[in-house]
Amino acid sequence: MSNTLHFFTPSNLTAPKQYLPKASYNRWFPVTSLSPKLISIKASTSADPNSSTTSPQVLISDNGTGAGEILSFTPQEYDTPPSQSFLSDSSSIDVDAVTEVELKENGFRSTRRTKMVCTIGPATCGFEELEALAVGGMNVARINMCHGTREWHKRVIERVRRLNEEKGFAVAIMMDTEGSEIHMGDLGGASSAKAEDGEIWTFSVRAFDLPRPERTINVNYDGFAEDVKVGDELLVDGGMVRFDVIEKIGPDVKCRCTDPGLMLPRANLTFWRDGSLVRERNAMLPTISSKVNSFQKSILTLTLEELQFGHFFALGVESSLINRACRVNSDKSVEGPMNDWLDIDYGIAEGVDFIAISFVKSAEVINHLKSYIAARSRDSDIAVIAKIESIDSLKNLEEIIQASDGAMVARGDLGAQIPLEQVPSAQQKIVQICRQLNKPVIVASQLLESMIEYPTPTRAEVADVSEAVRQRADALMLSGESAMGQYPDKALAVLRSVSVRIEKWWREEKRYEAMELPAVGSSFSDSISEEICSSAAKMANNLGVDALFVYTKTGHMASLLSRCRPDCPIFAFTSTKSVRRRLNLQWGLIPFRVSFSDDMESNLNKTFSLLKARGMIKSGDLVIAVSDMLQSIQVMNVP
Ligand SMILES: Nc1ncnc2c1ncn2[C@@H]1O[C@H](COP(=O)(O)OP(=O)(O)O)[C@@H](O)[C@H]1O
Ligand SMILES: C=C(OP(=O)(O)O)C(=O)O
Ligand SMILES: [K+]
Ligand SMILES: [Mg+2]
Repeated sequence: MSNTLHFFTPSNLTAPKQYLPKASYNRWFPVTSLSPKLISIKASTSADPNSSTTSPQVLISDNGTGAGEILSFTPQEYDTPPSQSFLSDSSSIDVDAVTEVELKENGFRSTRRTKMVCTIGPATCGFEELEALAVGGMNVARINMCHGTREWHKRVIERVRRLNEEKGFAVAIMMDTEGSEIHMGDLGGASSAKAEDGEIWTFSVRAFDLPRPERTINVNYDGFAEDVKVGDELLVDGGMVRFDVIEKIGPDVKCRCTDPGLMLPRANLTFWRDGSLVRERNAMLPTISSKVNSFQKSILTLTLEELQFGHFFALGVESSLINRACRVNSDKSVEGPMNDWLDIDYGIAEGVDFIAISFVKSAEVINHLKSYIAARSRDSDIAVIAKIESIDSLKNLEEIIQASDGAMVARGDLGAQIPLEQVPSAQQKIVQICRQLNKPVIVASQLLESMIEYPTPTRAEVADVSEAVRQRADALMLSGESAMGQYPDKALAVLRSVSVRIEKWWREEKRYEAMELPAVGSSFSDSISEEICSSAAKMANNLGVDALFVYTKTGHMASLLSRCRPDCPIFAFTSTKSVRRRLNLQWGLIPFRVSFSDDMESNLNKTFSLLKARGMIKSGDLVIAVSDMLQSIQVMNVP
């Protein structure tokens, strides 16, 4: 039996207020009368006990919460031949075997809502390691262009793609730009350098021959020796090691170590004068007007904002010329902002799902990047994530987030730019604004930092993860823990179990404070979609339904539902692989790829049958369905 709430609206309606549609509460089709013959399920999708395909196996622990948790799950155990399970034809559904097992074994309610982003580095770049992360619940693989070569990153991208193709995962790829911060060189291949109290070190913009001279650090920014002053304090990695600037000799800056410690390759550098941060180098560089005449020579020192497509377009300089000018230089001599543009071109060419922009200062740079991407890749939909990690980004927070497709609370650099005790409130504010503006938000950096070295987290780290989950951020991110730590899988397992536990606890306690969700769309049709989603989410909570179903072509309706943070999971059905991957970053969404039509009756029929055949739903489950084709809310039991 199904009940439907329909909102009949002309599709191109532009909204005089008195034209509000009358909601009519109709009885819709009785689902039980639908003929199962309508759907042809692929033979391979049926649960055939005699099939040679191994059925997925997991070790389940009842961790005292009633919600079983997947403890271990090896690739061999869930393996299914690609030719059988993940064909993208009209009669199949794309879902990875891990999600499938989770739904089957643990039920809808205990699925994890908070998504997980893993930075891929030397510890996790192999196919098997990537697969282990995907099995462990990685939703997005992040590659940081600050490290490694483009060839190295390309191999990672190819492996993630293969994983998706062969195993049915929808792991999205996020490319993170290097950004314009000042950082040290790569230490000539050494894994770290130790500075002792009172030692004199040289920070220099000169290039050195290998081996690196003793107590010498290369700096990536040519203007460094000019900008820094004797008496400034130099912080490595936001204060992990501190120096006082004692002397400047041409390109060399002599510094005395005041807080000893380990310096890691390409660690970030900030300098402070009279207790305040000296602004990052963007602020110190000449503007484009003074640079454009000596274009070829000067382009390497322009900032990301100065290099915006719009500026060059207006100046009649094509981006291909920018590229040519840069490629004259070998890859690694091109630093900072220019590298960002080459990386952005690379990301577009590789078809990554997200580009995260480091050290965003204004909405303008995001807008330009978005038009650049749109002009360069007409049919791709790369989402742009603004990393909030500078004082300027905090000043222009709302407009930056509004212009972006999502944001990252990049606490590493943020904590080097504002007092540490201000980072938690900044995080809370960023998460809240993102939710209000309907943009996914990632909380990043040092979540489980100690797990780089140890197999178990500190209590304080668990509390930090819990807080981000409680704030209902869309996603949590691992950095060094997964890139170069000793326990990437264990770190991911901690994120997973803490997320599931905290989500469940807060749901049961019904302690989530109501958040006012302002209208985000501009058209009347948008407003209807928003109202439908918030009503559907509310109904789902009040009726205690098992799942929300959303049929969405662009992913927009799914994101509107996710924004409401309902108690039940959201099954998001979409017809393209790229939208499915993109939705994988958003809170509470379980994205499936399935082809569907404008006819909701047949869509529901088809998905019920496909999901039932795979054991992911069963007769009697209570579902609320919405779609962006037909503005309606349907409540029904699975036949
Ligand atoms: N592609 C890579 N190649 C080598 N090392 C990497 C790579 N990506 C990340 N790492 C290592 O993991 C650490 C943490 O990654 P991340 O947080 O992304 O970078 P950062 O420390 O520069 O902010 C880096 O400092 C670096 O040591
Ligand atoms: C995520 C961050 O950026 P990156 O790792 O690129 O420095 C950060 O600063 O917290
Ligand atoms: K970066
Ligand atoms: Mg950063």
